[in-house]
This record gives sequence, C-alpha cells and structure tokens, in this order.
Amino acid sequence: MASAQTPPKIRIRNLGKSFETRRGRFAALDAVSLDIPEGCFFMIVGPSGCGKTTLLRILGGLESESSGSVEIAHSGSGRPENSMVFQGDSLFPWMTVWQNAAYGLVMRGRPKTEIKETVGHYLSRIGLSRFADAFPHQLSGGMRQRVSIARAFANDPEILLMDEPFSALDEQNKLLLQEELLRIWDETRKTVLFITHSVDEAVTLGDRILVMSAHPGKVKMVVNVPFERPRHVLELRARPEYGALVYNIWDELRDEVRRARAQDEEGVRS
Ligand SMILES: Nc1ncnc2c1ncn2[C@@H]1O[C@H](COP(=O)(O)OP(=O)(O)OP(=O)(O)O)[C@@H](O)[C@H]1O
Repeated sequence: MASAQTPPKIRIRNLGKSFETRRGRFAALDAVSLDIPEGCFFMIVGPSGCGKTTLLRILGGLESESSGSVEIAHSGSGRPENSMVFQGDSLFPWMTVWQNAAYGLVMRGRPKTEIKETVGHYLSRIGLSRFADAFPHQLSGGMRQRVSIARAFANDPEILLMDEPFSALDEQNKLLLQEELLRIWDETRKTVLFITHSVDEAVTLGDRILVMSAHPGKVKMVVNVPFERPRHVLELRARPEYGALVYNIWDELRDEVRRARAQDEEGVRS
C-alpha cells in the first residue's frame, strides 16, 4: 500500500447525500470524509440502511452527491475508472462465460491477443477455464459470482467496487471465493471498496474497515487490520488476535444496529 505521504487514491470530503421522498428530504449520508490509499482493500460495514450502497454508487458515478466532494486519482493510462460487482447476478445471460469476462475489454476495443491472454488468465485463476463456453444458467451461483470477479479484474479498473458480492452464497462457497479473491487481489493490489454485513469477512479481507453509524450514515470509525498478507482464511480465523478484533468491531457496530432498529420502529427512515 502507498505510504502516508502519497496522495490518496480516493479523497472524500464532507460528502452528503439526500433523497427526496414522499415525506420530504431524507439524509442518507452526512459529512463523510475519508482518504483511501492506492492499493488499499477497504471494507465498509454498518447497519442496514446506513448508506453503504449510496456511498459506493456515488463513487461509481451512478449517483451524484448533494454536498461535499469525491476525487479519484487517475493514472492516465486509459483504464476504466471502476468496475462494480454486486450481490446478485449481473452477468449477461445471453453471453458465454468467456464473452462475459471479456465484455469490458471488447467494449474498449482492446486487441484480440490481449483479450485472449487476460481473460484466459483470470478464468484460469478462478478455476473456470473449462466452463469458458458455458452460459450463466448452466453455472451455480458461486460460479457465476466467480465469473463476475474475473470480469471485474480483467477490465483492469482504477478501483473495484464490490457491494456484498458473497452475501447470497452458502458458507462453503463464500470461504472459497474469499480465498480466491485474496489470491487474485494479491497479484494486482488494486484499490478495492467492499461492502459487507459480515464483520468476519471485513477482518478476513480488509486492510482498513470503515464502521458507519446508523442513519444518517457517518464515519463512526476506521479500523486498521494488522494481519500480514498473503492471508489464508482458516489459519487467520484460528488466531486469537483475529477473534479479538472481530469482537471489538462488533462491540461498536452493535450500538449502531440497535439504533437502526429503533429508527425502523419509529419510522424514521424513508
Ligand atoms: N433513490 C432513493 N430514494 C429515496 N431513498 C433512498 C434512495 N436510495 C436509498 N435511499 C435510502 O437511503 C438510505 C441508505 O440506503 P442504502 O441502500 O445506501 O443503505 P445500505 O447501508 O446499503 O443498506 P443495506 O445494508 O440494507 O443494503 C436508506 O434508508 C434508503 O431507504
């Protein structure tokens, strides 16, 4: 990761986002300020409805901010600004695994040899080379999510935005995908923003963890994860320091989850 002197890859200052609702203006994010260094695996946790997806959508250019600013440093290499991986299935059903993984590169008119090499590399890294000609409906949910990850990395974006990509998967698949993602990420060290509801997942994958407060979404704290890389998920989870960190983050998060629940009962949220 870059040193403290290098300018951050992502600089967020006083970011606010409000939505117009039937009941008036609703503040989803309030005064969020963050610096995210290049190459950081940045995790976002927070109670349901605290604005995690809204923050990611603003970074991805799918939503505009109501106040404050977001700056993403560009390398000037012609790479796309971001690639997004969502919870649900976002593959094109009429395209094969290969075509899905190659989509971003084809759209950018990259040379055929580069596409062949890059897509071949990532499909092999996620163990799906044999399924290159299969269609999404012929794959399991875990396999489809692996293709989404291959597609995102093959596209070589400046930043990777992942919104609960593993939450619909069973525990076994989740663990395998976390290990695969760590392996692929170790090769590229891309700046990743990853939303999860799982504190375990945040500590397993992340360099830093943003804990957000209940509505309106603010920065409650940012925690550094001290574990060395490469990481092995099961070995890491067996360590007492791992358990202690998960416990501490949960301790902070619990208050926010309770507040969010109380807000739901009072009908505060939109
Ligand atoms: N387009 C919109 N119009 C009105 N309100 C919205 C809109 N998008 C999001 N919100 C509200 O903003 C708040 C934050 O939503 P967001 O989806 O960012 O939360 P989240 O933390 O990602 O939630 P979850 O963990 O449940 O996915 C919620 O109360 C939501 O209802």
